[in-house]
Amino acid sequence: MEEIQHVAVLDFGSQYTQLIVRRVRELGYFAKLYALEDFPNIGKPGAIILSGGPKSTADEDAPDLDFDQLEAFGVPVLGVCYGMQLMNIKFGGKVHPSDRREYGPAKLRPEKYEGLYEGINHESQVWMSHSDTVSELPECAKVLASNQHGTPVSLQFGDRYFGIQFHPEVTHSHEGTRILHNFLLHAEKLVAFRIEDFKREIVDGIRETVGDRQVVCGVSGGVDSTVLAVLLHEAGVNVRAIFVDHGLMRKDEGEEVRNNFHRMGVPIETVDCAERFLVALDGEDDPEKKRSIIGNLFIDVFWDAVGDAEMLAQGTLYPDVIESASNAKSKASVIKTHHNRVARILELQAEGKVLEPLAELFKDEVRALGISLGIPADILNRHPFPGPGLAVRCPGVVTQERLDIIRECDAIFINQLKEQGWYDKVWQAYAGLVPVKTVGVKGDERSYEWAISLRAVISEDAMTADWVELPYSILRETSHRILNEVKGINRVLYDVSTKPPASIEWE
Ligand SMILES: Nc1ncnc2c1ncn2[C@@H]1O[C@H](COP(=O)(O)OP(=O)(O)OP(=O)(O)O)[C@@H](O)[C@H]1O
Repeated sequence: MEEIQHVAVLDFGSQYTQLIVRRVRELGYFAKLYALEDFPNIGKPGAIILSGGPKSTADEDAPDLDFDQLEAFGVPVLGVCYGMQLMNIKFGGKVHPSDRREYGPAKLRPEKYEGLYEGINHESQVWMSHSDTVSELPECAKVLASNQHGTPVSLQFGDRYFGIQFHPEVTHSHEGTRILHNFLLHAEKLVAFRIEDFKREIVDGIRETVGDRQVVCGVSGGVDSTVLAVLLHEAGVNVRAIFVDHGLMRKDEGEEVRNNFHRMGVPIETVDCAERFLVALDGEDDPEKKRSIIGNLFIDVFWDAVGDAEMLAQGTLYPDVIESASNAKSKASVIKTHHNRVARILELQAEGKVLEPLAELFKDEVRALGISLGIPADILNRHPFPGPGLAVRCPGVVTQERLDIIRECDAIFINQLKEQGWYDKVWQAYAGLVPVKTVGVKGDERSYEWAISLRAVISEDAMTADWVELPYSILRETSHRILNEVKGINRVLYDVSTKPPASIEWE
C-alpha cells in the first residue's frame, strides 16, 4: 500500500512498538511497522519514527541505522527512547550507559509550549522506561523539555529531527497522543488516511493478484471472514465462500450465517458435517484432545470442499503479522486459522497463492471497512466466538443433549442482553454447562439436574478480561426463563472470575 502517504515506524525492539502504530492510526494517518532489516525499503513515508528498544547503544550488537539513508527521505523523524539516544550519538553527542533502569512516571517540563509541546499541560505525566541517558549534546541539539529534576528528556536536532526519552504511545503518558499529533503536524506531505481509499486499493489489489483464477475462502460468520468474503465479492473475482457447519454452533447460527450472506447478496456454500464431528468427539473429555479432534477434522472437511482451488484467501490481521515479525524476526505472517499449520497452506504460500487482503488492518479498522462495504452492524458487532464452538463451553464429553441445553440457555441469555441494551456493552457473553448434578425441586418432584453458568466479560484485546456487573434484572429474568424453559437444568450461576487467572472460555 505504498501509494498512501504513511508514517514508517522502525522497530528497534521495544515491547511498545506496536502501540506507536496504533496511536498514529488513531490520529487518522496510516502507519506501518518495519523491521530494521527492511530499511531503507520503507516506501515513501511522510514521516519516520524510530522506536524504543531493549538494547543499550553501548552494546556490541546495538541496533544501528544508516543516517545518510534516513536523511535522504527528507521527512521529519521522531526518535523515541532508544531512537532518541541513537540520534544523539549520530549527531555527535554522547550517551551514558547505565545498569539501572528508570521505570515509571515523570513530570514533563517543556521549555516552550509550542511545536511538539503545543497545548500540553504544565508538568504533564509521561512514562519512562530506559537505562541509558543522554550525557552530552551535539552542537546542533537544543533541549525541548526536561523532567522534574532538570534532566533533558526531549531534544531537537536541526530542523527535522526530534527526540523524546519517554514513551508517548503508552496511556501512562497522559498527553502522549497529543505530542505524537504535534510531531506529525511537521510532516507536511502526510495526508489523512481514509478507509474508503484503502478499500479501493484493497479491491484493486485483489483484482490484480487474483486475475481470472478461482479463489476460495472459509467463512465462520465472524467479522474477519465476513469482511473478507464481501471484499472478494466486491472485487468481482471468481470466489467460493465455504461455511463449515460443524454442529458446534449456537442456536440457529447456521441458518443465520446463510441468511446474513443472502441479504448481502454474497453466495456461500455450506458443508454440513455436524454428525461427523459428534462421532469424532464421542466419549472424549480431555480439553486439549477435544480441540485437536475438532481442528484436524475441520482441516479434512475444509480441504475436501476446497478441492483444486487455485488460490486461498485468509482473514489474517495486522497484529498477527506484527507479532510474528517481531517474534521470529522474519516477515513470515502467522495465519490464524484452524488450518494454519497445514502443509498445503505453506505450499500455496510459497507459490504466492495465499491472499491476505486484511493483513495491514487492526480489528476496529476491519469493522470500519465492513461498514463502508455495507455489512450490517449486527454482523460487525457480533461477540467473538471460538473456532471449536460450543465444545469449549461444554466441559467433559460433548453430546447432542448437552449441546442442545447450552444452545437454549445461551439464546435466552443473549436475548436478554439484547433486549435490555447490554449486548453491545460487553465484549463477550455466553452460557456454559456445568456438568455436575445437584438436587432441586421442580413442581412437587425432586430433581437431580445440571447447572448452567452465565459469563459476561469486558476486555480490550482478550489478553485480560473482567466480569461485568450486569443488572440484577437481566440475571433474574434469564435465570427465571432458563429454569422454566430448559429441561435438564435446575440451577443457574453467574461466573465472577477475572482473566487471569480464569480464561474467558471454559476450555
Ligand atoms: N465454521 C467455519 N467454516 C469455514 N471457515 C471457518 C470456520 N471457522 C473458522 N473458519 C476460518 O478460519 C478463520 C479463523 O477462524 P477463527 O475462529 O480464529 O476466527 P477469527 O480469526 O476471529 O475470524 P472470524 O472473525 O472470521 O471468525 C476464519 O477467518 C475463517 O476463514
